[in-house]
Amino acid sequence: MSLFLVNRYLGEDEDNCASKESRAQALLVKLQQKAKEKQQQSLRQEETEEQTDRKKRKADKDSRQKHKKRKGEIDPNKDQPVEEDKNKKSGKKKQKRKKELDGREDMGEGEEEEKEDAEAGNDTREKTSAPAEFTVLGGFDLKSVQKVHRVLPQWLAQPDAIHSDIKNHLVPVLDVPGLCVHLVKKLQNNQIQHLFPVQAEVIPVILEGAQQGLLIGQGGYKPPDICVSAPTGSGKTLAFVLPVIQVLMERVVCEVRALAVLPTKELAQQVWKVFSSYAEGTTLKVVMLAGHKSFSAEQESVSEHRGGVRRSLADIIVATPGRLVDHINKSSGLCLEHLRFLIIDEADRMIDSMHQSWLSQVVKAVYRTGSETEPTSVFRRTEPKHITAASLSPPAMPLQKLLFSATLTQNPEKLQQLGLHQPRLFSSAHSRPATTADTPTAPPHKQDRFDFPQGLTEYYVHCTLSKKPLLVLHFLLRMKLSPMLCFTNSREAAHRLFLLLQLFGGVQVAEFSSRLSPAERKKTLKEFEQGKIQMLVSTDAAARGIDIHGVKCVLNYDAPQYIRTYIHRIGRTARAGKAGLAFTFLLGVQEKHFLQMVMEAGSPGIHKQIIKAESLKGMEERYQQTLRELQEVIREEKAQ
Ligand SMILES: Nc1ncnc2c1ncn2[C@@H]1O[C@H](COP(=O)(O)OP(=O)(O)OP(=O)(O)O)[C@@H](O)[C@H]1O
Repeated sequence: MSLFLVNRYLGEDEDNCASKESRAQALLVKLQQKAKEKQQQSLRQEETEEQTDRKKRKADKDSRQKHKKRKGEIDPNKDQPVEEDKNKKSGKKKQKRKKELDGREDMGEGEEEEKEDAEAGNDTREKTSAPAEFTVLGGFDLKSVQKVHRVLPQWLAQPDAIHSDIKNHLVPVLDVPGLCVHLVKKLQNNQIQHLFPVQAEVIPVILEGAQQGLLIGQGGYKPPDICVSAPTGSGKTLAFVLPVIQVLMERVVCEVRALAVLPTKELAQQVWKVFSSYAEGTTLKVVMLAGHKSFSAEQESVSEHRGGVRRSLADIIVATPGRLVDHINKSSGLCLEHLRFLIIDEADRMIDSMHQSWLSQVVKAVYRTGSETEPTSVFRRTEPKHITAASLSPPAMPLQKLLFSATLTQNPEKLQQLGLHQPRLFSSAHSRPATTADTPTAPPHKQDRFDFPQGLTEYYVHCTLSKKPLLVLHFLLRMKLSPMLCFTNSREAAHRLFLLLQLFGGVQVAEFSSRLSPAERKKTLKEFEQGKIQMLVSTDAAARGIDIHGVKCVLNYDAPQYIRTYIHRIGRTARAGKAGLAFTFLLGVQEKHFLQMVMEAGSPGIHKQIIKAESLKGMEERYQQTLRELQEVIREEKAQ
């Protein structure tokens, strides 16, 4: 029935539908021939059966007549009409069946008519469908399916636009509606006189959602969940730190009311520092659960038990997902039943790594009924279902999710895992095609598009594998592109490059990967930021979110495979509206795909940087010597 005709989004592959069509056609013809043969066979069978019946009846009749003649009682017509009718009927039935099949035979002509009927819901064929044994199951009548493009939900397709041009859209701190004096002072003490576009847009909305206090949102409704997609280095951290601190700073009883979840220890540490800095001067307590301290030390920092009563020692928790789940499951002292803000930074990465199902564990802990030791709190909440009059009373403190990322996915299937409530998207204008159910669909992008930092200039260098280390030395020693953050695609490649550059001499380099302990990584980042290290050779552990002041240049020593990795790597420079350079070494085979990927993602343009062979000449000999020494060092390391 056309009522349930669903055009499905069949993805981008258009090229093989022609073969699909021919295959379906061939199958259709084959099935029709089979049905026809079957029908003719059953017709022949029926005819033979009728002939035998007729002969049988005739013989019976003759014998009866002979018998009755002997008795004189026969009416030769009485039985005849019935039998004739019967014959006639079966003949008619036969004709009808043949006609239907024939009708089916020239279904190609009548198909459109049939299809229109079916679509108009006047399909009579089903009522007079051919005998079951002749119905071709599946009815391979080819329908031309209308090509549909993915249409985004309204909130995704038409976001609140954020200017990506930071410099020309600064907003004086004093002009931001609702920002309290304490925070204005803190910003000014940190030499921040203006807010960036993402901060000026998002902060007032979050403050608005808590204007009626913590218990209910505006107008008694739950505040909308907020999703923010803005370039790297555009100030997303303060966009959630400031409003959360302002909303919570008037609290009376200390309870965990804000939880920020980040993918790595370094990022958690970085955000914890910002929260702690702006919470100074308030009674708010910020606690980090990211494995920087022992598990028991973290438990003691979250709550204490006095006289059998649990008392929270944290208002704001900054955590990594794994450590958070451990505390939810093993620390009775961690109570999330008062949680008001759930902040998910680097949200696309956090969605991808939902394998720990950390979010469902958080939601379960938030809506947990009063635990044994805890009398059921007046604020006890049940997980929100559909909005009804009943569900709005009694007013329950809303849990508002705040998502932030420079590469937030547009994929509704992925976002729906987060269970967002009437979400509102803030996005740099450039990155969203306006496609909704009622606007013409923009040509589907093969991938999401993003905003690149305004001050960033991108280059690529065509090179060979053996020349890469020499090019790095040229960048450092001749082009003076330091401090430089150099990314490799593996821990081993980072270590080898670090050793080679160290052996070559004349350059201060350090490596940053999981080969180092968290303490060593922390020390290395600090020295790099202090300018004691010219180049940090890193894996993608330092790609996301890490905010290192003054990185002049990012080098993709190994070209990243995925666009999100590229964007987060090059986003370590050109932050806060400053200028920055990004170089990517490309082998011949990588060039076409990589450049296409970057352009499709919305890059303003990537330029070819030519390095003349003679610029590397002077280092050739020393370089060959270094390679020999490197082999020795690696052999010794392996032996250890
Ligand atoms: N209003 C402002 N004025 C000046 N500097 C600011 C302002 N807001 C943030 N910054 C600085 O800009 C830098 C980048 O901020 P932040 O780390 O929040 O960016 P981000 O958008 O989170 O980046 P990423 O996407 O890489 O995580 C930080 O050093 C921060 O101190």
